[in-house]
Amino acid sequence: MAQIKFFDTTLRDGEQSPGVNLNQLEKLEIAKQLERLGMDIMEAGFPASSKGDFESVRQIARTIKDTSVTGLARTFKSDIDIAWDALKDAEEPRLHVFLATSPIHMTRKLMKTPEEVIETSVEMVSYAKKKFTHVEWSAEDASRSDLDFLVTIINKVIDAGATVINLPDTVGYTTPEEYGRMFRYVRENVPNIDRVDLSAHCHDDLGMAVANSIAAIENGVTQVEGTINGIGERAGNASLEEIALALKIRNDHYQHGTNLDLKEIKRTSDLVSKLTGMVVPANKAVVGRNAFAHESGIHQDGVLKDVTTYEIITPEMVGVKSNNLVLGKHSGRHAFKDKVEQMGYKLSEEKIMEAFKTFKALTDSKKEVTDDDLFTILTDLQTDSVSISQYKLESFQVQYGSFNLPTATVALTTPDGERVETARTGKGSVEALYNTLEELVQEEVHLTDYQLNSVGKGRDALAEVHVMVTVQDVEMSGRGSAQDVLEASANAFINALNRVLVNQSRTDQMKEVQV
Ligand SMILES: CC(=O)SCCNC(=O)CCNC(=O)[C@H](O)C(C)(C)COP(=O)(O)OP(=O)(O)OC[C@H]1O[C@@H](n2cnc3c(N)ncnc32)[C@H](O)[C@@H]1OP(=O)(O)O
Ligand SMILES: CC(C)C(=O)C(=O)O
Ligand SMILES: [Mg+2]
Repeated sequence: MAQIKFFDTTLRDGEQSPGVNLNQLEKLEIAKQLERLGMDIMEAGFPASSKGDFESVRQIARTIKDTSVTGLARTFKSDIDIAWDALKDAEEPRLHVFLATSPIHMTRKLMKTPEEVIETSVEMVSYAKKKFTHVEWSAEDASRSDLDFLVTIINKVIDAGATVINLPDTVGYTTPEEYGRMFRYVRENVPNIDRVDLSAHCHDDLGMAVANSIAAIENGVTQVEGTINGIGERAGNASLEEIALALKIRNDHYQHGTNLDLKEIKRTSDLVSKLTGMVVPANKAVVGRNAFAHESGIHQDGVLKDVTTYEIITPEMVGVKSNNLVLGKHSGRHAFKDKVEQMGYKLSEEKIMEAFKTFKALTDSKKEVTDDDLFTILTDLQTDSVSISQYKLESFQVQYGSFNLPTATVALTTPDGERVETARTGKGSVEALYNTLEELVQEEVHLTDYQLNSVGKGRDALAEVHVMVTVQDVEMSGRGSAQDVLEASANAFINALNRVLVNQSRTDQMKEVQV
């Protein structure tokens, strides 16, 4: 059975989702999980686009060993040089360079003739090939490009040294039949096509990204690109977990395998959702909360008699586990450590003790601590460990009821170590809390988005809040969890603000290095 290579671009195209802004630690955390999932290639960012992206790609390239790490570049020598600096320490340095080939993009955006697009692509691929072992060239908007023009340019970039040819459906316009036909045409008309990997990259504007990717596989591609949970620019990219499961469950039909460890899918999806703040819809295939739930009597009856009557994917296959080791008030360090390890976390003793303390505090107010709760505790612990002075919430109190004006009193420690306290009112309890926090902090902060979700089920589920704030024109996301909605709201606000401080400190450090 031929294996299809999976190319994940959650950290590049996925991060292009409006409102998503991952910091370096969060990107590294996702990268490590993608490696655990068995991804063949991961696109860690676009190094020339910002210092932050450059640093993240460099750190991921230096850390990740079992997944090939790549970065995006425009057809500029300067982009390729910057990408090389970020990627040269990777196990097998790999570049992804792109240029649009459709008439509309060439004439209206690039202002280049088709001949110039060929010349630039060839020149930049051969320039990149002098440095990188693998060079992927993408024909942006390939699905709206002239087929014979594609054949001409692909022949030339292969001769120039490209090792992967990617033909994206950049605007999610194509149909499965058309997209498959494009790959068939290219395979039939480019003599050296078997020397390279042929790759599909689909967007979901018409809801056909996964179907188009599968059509591409049926027509000979050896690599598919996409993101976890299908996040990405506009309506998003193809969901890699859906493609992987389609190949697995219908291998009688498609006869292609993957190198993914499917049991890591749910965990990867949860991590991406948590760190990006992009909540997975309950009915999303493979990873949605309801993907394995049976609600109606006839279905429940069928499942009780024989689970395969209504279940084509078992929850265990994608790592949705039944919680057999219940952690609660009376659990000790050994059971806790065992559980953390079972969940795949490799933490130092010190970190385990830190997590254990948070866990114990939670058991005072919660009968049973679920895997979801633990996941939240452990992820917060791993992504919050930044050693600069930050804001710290000391205490808060909110008074509200049917007849009085909601009033919040908050005490904070500022990054300078000073304790500050004040009270403010608002139309509701959350607004009162945020008005008070905005008043207390030194920066001018504006809340632009607020989302509340519950982690787990039942009355004692954890509340998880995602916010977007702007601080002096910088947009930043933040998240916070707690058993209480107001505490989670305050934590999310402080988290966003601290993330701005961390970013500023990093930029300042870089400026010092440059001077
Ligand atoms: C389909 C995709 O997903 S492509 C990837 C898209 N991702 C991103 O854009 C995220 C990161 N981008 C950025 O941070 C910024 O856009 C930057 C730093 C890359 C560039 O910023 P700016 O220099 O200010 O240019 P801006 O983004 O406004 O315009 C893009 C320019 O690149 C050109 N361009 C677009 N694609 C390419 C390409 N593949 N190779 C070379 N030039 C290109 C455009 O024609 C335009 O050129 P012009 O300035 O001569 O008109
Ligand atoms: C950069 C390219 C591959 C892209 O993301 C697209 O065309 O959608
Ligand atoms: Mg894309």
